Amino acid sequence: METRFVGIAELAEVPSVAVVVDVMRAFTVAAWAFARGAEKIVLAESLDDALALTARHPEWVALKDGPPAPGFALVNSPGLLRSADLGGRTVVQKTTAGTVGALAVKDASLVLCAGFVVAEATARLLRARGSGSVTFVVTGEDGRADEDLACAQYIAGRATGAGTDAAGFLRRAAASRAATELAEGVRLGVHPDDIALCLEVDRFPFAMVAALEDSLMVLRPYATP
Ligand SMILES: O=C(O)[C@H](CS(=O)(=O)O)OP(=O)(O)O
Ligand SMILES: [Mg+2]
Repeated sequence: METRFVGIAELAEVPSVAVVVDVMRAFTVAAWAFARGAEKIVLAESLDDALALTARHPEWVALKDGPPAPGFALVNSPGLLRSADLGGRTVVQKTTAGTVGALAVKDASLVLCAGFVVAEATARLLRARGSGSVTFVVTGEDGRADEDLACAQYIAGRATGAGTDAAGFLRRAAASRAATELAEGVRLGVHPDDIALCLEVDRFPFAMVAALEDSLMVLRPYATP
């Protein structure tokens, strides 16, 4: 398996297989939303689009990063989301990095969204598919966010069958700028457990696949065999 690691702005062409990584916090949050019963997550292009979607579908629930805001019942925090009852709900998610990265590769033939919490399930799906070439989209900090790069490299190692140990990758993520900013209160809409929840390797058994459905980019859990 050939792997490359790129930032969103470096995506010159449509990849065949893309793994979009956002550890802190979009795709940790997405995984928790599915664990709390969400049926699907619509990845919104903008905050206005998210509000327009929930206006058109009042039963859907909107989620954004940063502080709580009118029209957005949920924030981008696994610690806050883990007690939400989302049974059968459709979540509309808009964040600074993760959702932007997934939308940037919406024409790829396979788009997986990932963090440490779904690492092995993601790697298993890549192994099962036998993908020749995989592009890892490192969503944070113009491709330099070390929590995302470390997670991408960890998943790549597991996907290629190298018996990768998680400890060093988790140490890098724990020392990343994002983790520091979450801990110091620079980022808003934060629960004290967010960093620990973002660093739980294989917390969930499913991968997360995003695909276009009626022109919307929709993320769903995918049970890997
Ligand atoms: O919510 C997050 O952690 C970030 C936004 S910010 O850096 O906290 O403002 O968004 P994400 O797209 O999940 O990286
Ligand atoms: Mg992030």
